[in-house]
Amino acid sequence: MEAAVASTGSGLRCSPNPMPKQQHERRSARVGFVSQPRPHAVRCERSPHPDARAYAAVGVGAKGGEAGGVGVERKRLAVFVSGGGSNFRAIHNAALGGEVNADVVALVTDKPGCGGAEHARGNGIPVVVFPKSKSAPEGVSTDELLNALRELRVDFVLLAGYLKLIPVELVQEYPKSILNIHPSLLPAFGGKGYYGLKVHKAVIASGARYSGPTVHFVDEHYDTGSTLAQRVVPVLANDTPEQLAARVLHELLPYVMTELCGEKMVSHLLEARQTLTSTLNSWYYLKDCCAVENPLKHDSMPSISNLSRSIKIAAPGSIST
Ligand SMILES: Nc1nc2c(c(=O)[nH]1)N[C@@H](CN(C=O)c1ccc(C(=O)N[C@@H](CCC(=O)O)C(=O)O)cc1)CN2
Ligand SMILES: NCC(=O)N[C@@H]1O[C@H](COP(=O)([O-])[O-])[C@@H](O)[C@H]1O
Repeated sequence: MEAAVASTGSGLRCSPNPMPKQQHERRSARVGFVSQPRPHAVRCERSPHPDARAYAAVGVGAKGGEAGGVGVERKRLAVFVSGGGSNFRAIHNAALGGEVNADVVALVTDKPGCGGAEHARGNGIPVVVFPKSKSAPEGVSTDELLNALRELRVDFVLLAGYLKLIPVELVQEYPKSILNIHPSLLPAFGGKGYYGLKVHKAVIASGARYSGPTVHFVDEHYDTGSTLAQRVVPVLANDTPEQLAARVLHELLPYVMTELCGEKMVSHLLEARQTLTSTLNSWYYLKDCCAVENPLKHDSMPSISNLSRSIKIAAPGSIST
């Protein structure tokens, strides 16, 4: 039997709820965790210490490893996946390594047996199945999902290879706080039917010479939310979809989250996005094409601190267009 208690690694522990069922149902999330032997009410208990949310105690270290900034509260992320979860693993590793000032406190999936869910279980991250379906009867409803995300005090929702439409209720609950990484330069090759290798097959079939990932805010339609950042990569003459997918790497989402969760960015993000995108493309160009070891130290790069000085800290969800 899988562990009945899953630590989220940030002071929250989700365990079978000791409260009487009817009382529990009124008071807290009813979430069917895949890691439980059967869907039943669970309660996510907060740590007894009110300030359990770790505050980043590190500045941006000389070696650039720490991303927080003294006094910047660590953000709490819920990541949605449907497959192997390569972008999820990249974010999780960046959070564990200190590059992203955040904790992954929940993994949400429509495919409870997928690789992303396995990685979450192996790392003590609660798994929530959404939506309910014939193949996933243990799934939760939209209201139950919202309750679970509130219980876990989620700040940002990241879609990392999630293949279902996010309901408008969730979009409204997390305004400008749901991000998706799409593996093409939107608006090209986006929308219903464009996901996974299908995207790269379409790019190659079109004869396009460039492609790349897009990180964007999520609205109620597929791939139409405001773009935060893009990275351009070449499409080579004999690329297979798999080779192109590998080049459209998984660095962009961790980079954006490093900035979003650190002290460097965050309100008026959309106004700064052009600067961010050009900074990003310069960063990748110098790193990939000029083999510059640390582009952020390169003379031609605008310093991130100059970029960050132009924007102020904002509470999650307060980023306005
Ligand atoms: N409200 C939103 N929900 C989601 C968005 C979004 O921008 N707004 N992005 C997608 C991710 N995505 C592209 O980045 C995407 C995923 C899936 C599809 C798609 O056509 N799905 C199929 C079903 C596939 C399946 O179940 O295997 C479909 O809807 O017919 C398009 C784009 C995540 N959600
Ligand atoms: N439209 C969304 C979309 O196509 N996302 C893409 O699905 C793949 C799933 O990856 P995974 O194996 O890491 O889960 C990833 O390449 C991701 O960019």
